[in-house]
Amino acid sequence: MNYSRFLTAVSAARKPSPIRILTELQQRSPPTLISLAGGAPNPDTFPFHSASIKMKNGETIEFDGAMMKRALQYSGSYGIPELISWMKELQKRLHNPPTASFSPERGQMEMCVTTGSQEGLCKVFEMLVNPGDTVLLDAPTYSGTLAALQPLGCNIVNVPSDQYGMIPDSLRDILAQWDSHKPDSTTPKVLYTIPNGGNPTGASMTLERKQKVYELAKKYDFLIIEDDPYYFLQFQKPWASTFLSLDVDGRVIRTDSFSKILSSGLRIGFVTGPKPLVDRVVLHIQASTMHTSTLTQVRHLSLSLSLSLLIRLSLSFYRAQRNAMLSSADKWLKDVAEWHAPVAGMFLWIKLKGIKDTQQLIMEKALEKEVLLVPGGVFNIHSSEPCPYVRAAFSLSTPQQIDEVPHILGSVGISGANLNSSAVRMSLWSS
Ligand SMILES: Cc1ncc(COP(=O)(O)O)c(CNc2cc3ccccc3n(O)c2=O)c1O
Repeated sequence: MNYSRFLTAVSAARKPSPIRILTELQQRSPPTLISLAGGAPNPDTFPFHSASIKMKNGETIEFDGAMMKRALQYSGSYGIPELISWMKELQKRLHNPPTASFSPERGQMEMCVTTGSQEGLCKVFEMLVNPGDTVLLDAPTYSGTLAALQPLGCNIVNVPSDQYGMIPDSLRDILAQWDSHKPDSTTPKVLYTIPNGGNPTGASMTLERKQKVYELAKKYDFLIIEDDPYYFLQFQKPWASTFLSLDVDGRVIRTDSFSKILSSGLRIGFVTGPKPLVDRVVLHIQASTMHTSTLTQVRHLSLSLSLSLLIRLSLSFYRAQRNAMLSSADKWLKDVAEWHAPVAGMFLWIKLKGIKDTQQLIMEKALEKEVLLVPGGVFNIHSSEPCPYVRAAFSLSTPQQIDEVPHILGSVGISGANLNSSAVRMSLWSS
């Protein structure tokens, strides 16, 4: 792979920060090293001595004095070494990426910790996307992705999709326009997709479709950004093979998140990809945030042993929430709306029949009834275009509250019948 052709001028111009090199050097050196190099504060002056976090399973995570000093100090821009090596082992166990055995220059699997996968996405886009570049994605898509992409002035080309994700034949037909000439500045360099429990559609991509998309990526030489924060929220086994597990070329960049299973407020995400590209993301981190909170990373490391238990608990919760959402939609909306049952994630994508655009219905009529959802237009490339869909997130409200929403949605959408919903006070504007 020729990675340099994918980089923006800004990313190509980034150089390692000398100070950050020293931090990494110091981290790798024996404790006997005497350093007068880093302009880091002396942790003995920090007012925090120790901390303990009581877990719901009765265990307590203790941060003693030495751990506290480390957790409150600057750390390396890739992430703390123990967390990175633990996460690399997890990626190898879950995805068995071919790139794990590559040489660095060939695109060896590398990782870095980011402040949520949102930061990872934003920095990956800023590494790859120049004004005027063509970016392929299946809309409707996550509004946070559009917020990161659209200011870059790229040409976003929508690839049709359905409940099984991006449609490879449609992608093939779109790419055919570049068959007749050599790659030029308009040839797509990047394809972005959310392969599991898509936001907002709840769609999950089949392995067969991923294989076809990957073959097209080889033919037209573009990168695949696999944004997969709902990977751990797949309700049925076996979990789908990922683009990372198919990546024989080193052309997949994967963003992972612990927001949906451990904590969204602690802001931990991961970028996994070919070393020449992840190194560029890290150079950006060096110049922007230096690194994700050390305390957060140390805390996540202490949870790593119980990850499979945490995943099981999250899965059973969200599966029950999904079932409550579906049974309520079946009860109240089956004559006035359409939807597909998600097999992962936390979203139900509802198409209201006979409604051209849901914006006013959601932001006025439903809100008057103290119900909040997201009008589907915000997930489209051109958000001002009418959209008959609405996104319901079944993550935060109780099954009883969830049951009220389709009832109200069905009424305000169709008859506008007055419904006394003073008892209904919920917000489904949730991730
Ligand atoms: C496909 C896809 N990719 C990346 C991210 C970012 O996750 P991170 O790891 O936590 O940074 C997300 C998070 N999605 C949302 C977040 C959110 C936060 C506050 C309020 C509402 C929110 N709604 O509605 C969301 O959909 C996502 O769905």
